[in-house]
Amino acid sequence: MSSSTLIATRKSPLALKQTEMVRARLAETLPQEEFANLELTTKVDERLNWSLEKRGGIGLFTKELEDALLDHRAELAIHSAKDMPTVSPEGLAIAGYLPRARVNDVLVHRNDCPIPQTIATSSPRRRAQLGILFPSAEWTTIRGNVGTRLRKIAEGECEASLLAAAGLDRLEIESYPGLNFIELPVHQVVPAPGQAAIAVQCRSEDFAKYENLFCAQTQLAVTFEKGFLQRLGSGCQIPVGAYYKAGLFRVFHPEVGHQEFKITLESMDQIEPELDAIMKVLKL
Ligand SMILES: NCc1[nH]cc(CCC(=O)O)c1CC(=O)O
Repeated sequence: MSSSTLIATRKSPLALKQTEMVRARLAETLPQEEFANLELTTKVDERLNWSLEKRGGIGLFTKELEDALLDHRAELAIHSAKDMPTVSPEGLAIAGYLPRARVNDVLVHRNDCPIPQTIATSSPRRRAQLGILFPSAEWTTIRGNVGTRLRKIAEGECEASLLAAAGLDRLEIESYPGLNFIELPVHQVVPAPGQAAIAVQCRSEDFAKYENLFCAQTQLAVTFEKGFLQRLGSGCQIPVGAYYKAGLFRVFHPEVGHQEFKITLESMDQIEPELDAIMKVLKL
């Protein structure tokens, strides 16, 4: 009988790369343990014609992996923190996060369209914020993994789209024939809560085994950003950006626009009171 600890992951190149990164961390911190992948296909991977917006988006990428944990088919599951619902399902917990990578979004446009007129994104957050920079742009949608999206833009399905820098970095994509990449500063396009963080999920009863293996700074920041989103009633269709780093919390919300708060987070106990104070100021 195999004694490997199984790690549930999606099969996209980005998901597999992220899982490899977690496994490298686990190999350092739990060297005596053997790990293997349980590679799963989720409904969103199968049905590229599904509109993420109409289906409620968040949760679609994570459900099949969470079911594998709950059914004891896997011990850990790896997700992009950005794709996770704000509240963990009953019985599951987040063991931790890898240190965060580049958090920005990147505008990817065709070289022959420096001021794109049609921009494709399924993300209301990206549309709302980039719409301020490109007020006359028309918006369409795009689906597929990172490589597919780049190909669709290059082939002319749209003139531009947005991608997370973290995804491009992890896939080591620095350029693409016919396309130009522009990193958008976080004060212009505030990243999604949890963007660029890789989350390691486990069953609640195993939490103590894994809890100290990962990045405490990233856990603090992502918990804060997700907590903010949750207070807005989450439904991921509100175009919300939230990003905490080193004493500064940036938010974007359509009713209050871009706002920033000087906050220094040092412990998890600070999260709820700081969020209380922010919600009061923003009157949301
Ligand atoms: N929903 C897709 C998704 N989820 C996480 C990432 C990028 C990696 C990350 O933010 O950690 C992406 C692709 C993208 O937005 O370009």
